[in-house]
Amino acid sequence: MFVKICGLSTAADVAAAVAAGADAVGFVLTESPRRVDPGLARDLVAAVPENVLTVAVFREEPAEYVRAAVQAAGVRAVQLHGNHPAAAFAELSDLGLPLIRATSAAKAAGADCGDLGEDLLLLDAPVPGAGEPWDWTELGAKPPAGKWLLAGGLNPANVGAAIAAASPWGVDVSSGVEVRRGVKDPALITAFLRAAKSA
Ligand SMILES: O=C(O)c1ccccc1NCC(=O)[C@H](O)[C@H](O)COP(=O)(O)O
Repeated sequence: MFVKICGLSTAADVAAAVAAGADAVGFVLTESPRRVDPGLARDLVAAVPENVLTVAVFREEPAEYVRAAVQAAGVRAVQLHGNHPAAAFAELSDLGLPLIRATSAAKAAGADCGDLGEDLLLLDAPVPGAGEPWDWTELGAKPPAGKWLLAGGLNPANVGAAIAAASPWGVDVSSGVEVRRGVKDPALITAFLRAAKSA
């Protein structure tokens, strides 16, 4: 099970996620209480080992903005939230980085990974980063084909059941490993990794 811990903003967050065995760490470079600027993201990325994917998270900013921020931060993957057309992914393909399409599960019903040229699909709650669960069992009968991440309201207590219900390739969490909005808890990060990896 691939596990991404999102919304990291301190060196301690990064150290906790890496030590606990995260496969990817996310840095929010769009409007959010978890936002970090590309310069801070670059400093945090420098402490992440090569085998852990570093991901910059955006909403619907223009491709030029995304390209500049990604290059300044030095991340190795890009996550776009919202309702992007296939052209948005094509426009960023010259970065040569994995592109993650993050969208509300309700809007992406019947979608498969790669439909819009993405390398990884992330099915989320309607409001990203809000910690709101949705009915993952809806996907039970027809989960997306290909590599896809389940997100939205996951936490150490529910991630095992969510994985059993939806059979994702990986999971992504932010609020569920925080003590309050934007403040990560190393113990929750460790508990989430343990629960997801043993599911
Ligand atoms: O985290 C944010 O504040 C955020 C803001 C704007 C776009 C995306 C954002 N987060 C993206 C994530 O990958 C979250 O981990 C994902 O939506 C799940 O969040 P949560 O329900 O809080 O676990």
